[in-house]
Amino acid sequence: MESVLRLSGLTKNYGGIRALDGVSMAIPQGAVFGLLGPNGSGKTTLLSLITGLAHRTSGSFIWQSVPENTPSPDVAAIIEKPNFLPKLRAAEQLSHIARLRGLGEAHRRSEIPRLLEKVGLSQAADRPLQAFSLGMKQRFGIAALLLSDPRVLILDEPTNGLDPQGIIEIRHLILQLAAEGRTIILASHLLDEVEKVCTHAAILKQGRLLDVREMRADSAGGSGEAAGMLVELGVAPEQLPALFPLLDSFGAKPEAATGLLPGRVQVRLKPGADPAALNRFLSGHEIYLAHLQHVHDRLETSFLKALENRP
Ligand SMILES: Nc1ncnc2c1ncn2[C@@H]1O[C@H](COP(=O)(O)OP(=O)(O)OP(=O)(O)O)[C@@H](O)[C@H]1O
Repeated sequence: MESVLRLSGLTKNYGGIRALDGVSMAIPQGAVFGLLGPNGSGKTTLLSLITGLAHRTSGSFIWQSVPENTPSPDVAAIIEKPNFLPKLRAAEQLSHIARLRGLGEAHRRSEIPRLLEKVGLSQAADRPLQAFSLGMKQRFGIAALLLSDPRVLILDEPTNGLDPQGIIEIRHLILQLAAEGRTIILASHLLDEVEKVCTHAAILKQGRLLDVREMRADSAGGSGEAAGMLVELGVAPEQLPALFPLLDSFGAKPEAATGLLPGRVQVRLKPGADPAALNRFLSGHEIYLAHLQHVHDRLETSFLKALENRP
C-alpha cells in the first residue's frame, strides 16, 4: 500500500532534551495510525514536526506529493488546544473560520450544515461554544478541520478528558472519516481506544520507536513490519506429537498461551501466510484440524512487552 508519509531518522532536541530520537517509519494511506507511548515519549513532538509546528533537528519526513520536510496542504491537525471564540455560535464560528480560509459564501452555506450534521452537532448549531461539553468541543474542532476537506487528519489525544459517551462518539466519528478514505494519525495513551479504532499502532518510548504493528492481520496492506497472524489450532491430543514438526516445516511458531483446552495450540504464522494454506498443508499430512481460529493480539500485551524489553 502506498505511504502517505515517510519518516527517516527524524530527530528533535529541545536544548539538552532529545524529544524524538531517529524515528523511521511509513504511514500507509488510508490507515488509522495510532501513536502510543507514556507521557513525554515524543508523540506530540512527532506530530508537531510533521505539521511544521516545530523544526526538526535532523532526519527527514516526506508527505506524498510534497517536497521533503515540508508540511502538506492536504493535512489538517488539532495538536494544541484550539482557540475558539466562546461566545460565538457554532455555525457562525465555522463560517468565520471558513472565511479566514478563503472559502466562498456558497461553499460555506452548503458545507457548514453538512459538517455540523456529520459531527452530530446539528441541534447545537445556534449555541455558543461556551455552552458545549468537552466532547462537543472536540467534535466541533473536527468539523473545523473538515472545512478544507483534508486527506489526512492529525489528532493529539482526541479522547482526553472525555466521558465514556464522548469517547464512543469520537470513536465513531474517526471510523466514519476513515471509511471516507481519509488517513487519520492520532496520539493517545489509551491502549483500548487505539485497539478499537486503529489499523496500525506505533509505540514510542523516550523519543525512540519501539514497535510498529498492523492491528488487523486481515486488513489490506501493511507497514511490512507487521508480525504474522496468530491462530489457535485444535487437534485430537494424541496428534500433538505429529503436529509440532509439521508446524515447524510450515514456518508456524508455537507461542505460549494460558488456559487453552487440551489439543489446542496457538501459533504465529509467517507474515503474509494464510491459515487456510496451513489447514491444507496439515490435512495433506493427515492431521485434520477440529478447530482453527484467528486470535487477535492484545495490544496491551505487546505494548507492555515492548516497554519492558527496551531500555
Ligand atoms: N517546547 C518544548 N521545550 C522543551 N522541552 C519540550 C518541549 N516540548 C516537549 N518537550 C520535551 O520533550 C519530551 C517529549 O515530549 P512530548 O510532549 O512530545 O511527549 P508526549 O509523548 O506527547 O507526552 P504526553 O503524553 O505527556 O503529551 C518531553 O521530555 C518533554 O518535556
